[in-house]
Amino acid sequence: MKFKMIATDFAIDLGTSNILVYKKGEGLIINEPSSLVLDENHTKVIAVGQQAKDMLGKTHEDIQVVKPIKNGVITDFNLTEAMLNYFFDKVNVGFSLIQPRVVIVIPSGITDIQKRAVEDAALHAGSRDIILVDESLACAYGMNLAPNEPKGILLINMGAGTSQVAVISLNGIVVSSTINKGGDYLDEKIVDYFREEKSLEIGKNTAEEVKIKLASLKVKDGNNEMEVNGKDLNDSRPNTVKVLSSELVTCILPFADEVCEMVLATLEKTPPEISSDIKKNGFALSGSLSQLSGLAEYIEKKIGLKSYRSEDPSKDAILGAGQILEDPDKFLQYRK
Ligand SMILES: Nc1ncnc2c1ncn2[C@@H]1O[C@H](COP(=O)(O)OP(=O)(O)OP(=O)(O)O)[C@@H](O)[C@H]1O
Repeated sequence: MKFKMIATDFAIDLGTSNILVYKKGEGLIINEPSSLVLDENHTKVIAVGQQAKDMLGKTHEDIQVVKPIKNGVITDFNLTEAMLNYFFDKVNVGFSLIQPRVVIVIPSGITDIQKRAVEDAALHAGSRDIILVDESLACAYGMNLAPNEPKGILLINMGAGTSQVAVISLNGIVVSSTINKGGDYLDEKIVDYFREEKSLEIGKNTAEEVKIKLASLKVKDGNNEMEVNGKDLNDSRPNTVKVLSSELVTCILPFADEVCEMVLATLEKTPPEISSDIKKNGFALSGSLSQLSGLAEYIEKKIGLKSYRSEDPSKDAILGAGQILEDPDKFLQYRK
C-alpha cells in the first residue's frame, strides 16, 4: 500500500442524487450517483455510484439498491459512512498519518442532529478537520456571486430531494426556507401519472428520463411527444405508450407554485436594504432541477424578477465548496 505523510484535502457535496468530490489543487474529480447496492443481509456493499444506479429496478431478491441520503438528509448513518469510505478511498489512495481536511456541503435548514450525523459519518470515514457549508452559500460561491460581501443575493436551489430559497449576505443566511421536494418528487408524480392515466407501470429511471427529455412548462412545447416503455397494468405485458409534454404539466405545476409561494414568503421577511439589491439583480437559480424546461420563466413571471444561472447548475455547490477549501479564511469571515 502507498504511504503518504499528509492526506489530500477535499470538498464533498453529499447530494440526494449525486455525490461530487473536489480535490484541493486539482478541481472536480468525482461525480457519481449517491446509490449503493447491498447483499440480502444488508451487510455487504456490492456496488457504489453509477454502477449501483444502473442496477435500479433490475435487481433480484438477493440484492437491493439503496440511497442512504433521502431528501437531502442522511437516513442511514452506516450506509452513508460506507459510501463516504468508498469516496475517501478513491481520493486518498494509500495510507497517511495526517488525515484530510474536508469541506462538506449540507442542505440548508437541516437540524443540528442531522448536522452531527454528517460530521460523525465523515469522522468515522477518516477525516480530521471538517467544515460544514450550507448548500445555498456553497452555490453562491460556485456561481462567483461574492456572498462574503454586504450585498443581498436571492438564491433558489432545486435539487433531487430538496428545494431551498435563501437570502444571503456577508457569508450568512439572512432568511431561508426549504421543502423536502425536488426532482425525485416529480419523478414519483410522473410514475403515478402513467399508472393512473396510461395503465402503465414505469420505473424511476424511466420517469426521470421523461422529466428531463419531455416535461416542460412552456406552452410552445405542449405537442412534443415521447414513446415510453413499461409494463401494462391490465395484462402485465411489456407495452409502449405515447405521451405529450402538455399531459405532464399537472405533475410539475403544483411543485412550481409551491416554490413560488416559498420565494414570496421569504421576500416578505427580507430586510429592505437587501430587497433593493434583489430588485436590482434578480435571483440566482441553482441545482440541476432548475434546468427543467420553462421552470425558470414560470418563476420569473410569478415573482416579477429576472433570473440568472451558471453554465452547469449541477456543479455550483461543489465548485463553491472547492473555493472554500482553497481559501477557508474568506468563508470564515463574519462567522462564529
Ligand atoms: N435537464 C434537466 N431537467 C430537469 N431536471 C433535471 C435535469 N438534469 C437533472 N435534473 C434533475 O435534477 C435532480 C438532481 O439535481 P442535483 O444534482 O442538483 O441534486 P442533488 O444535489 O443530488 O440533490 P439535493 O440538493 O436535493 O440533495 C434530479 O432529480 C435530476 O433528475
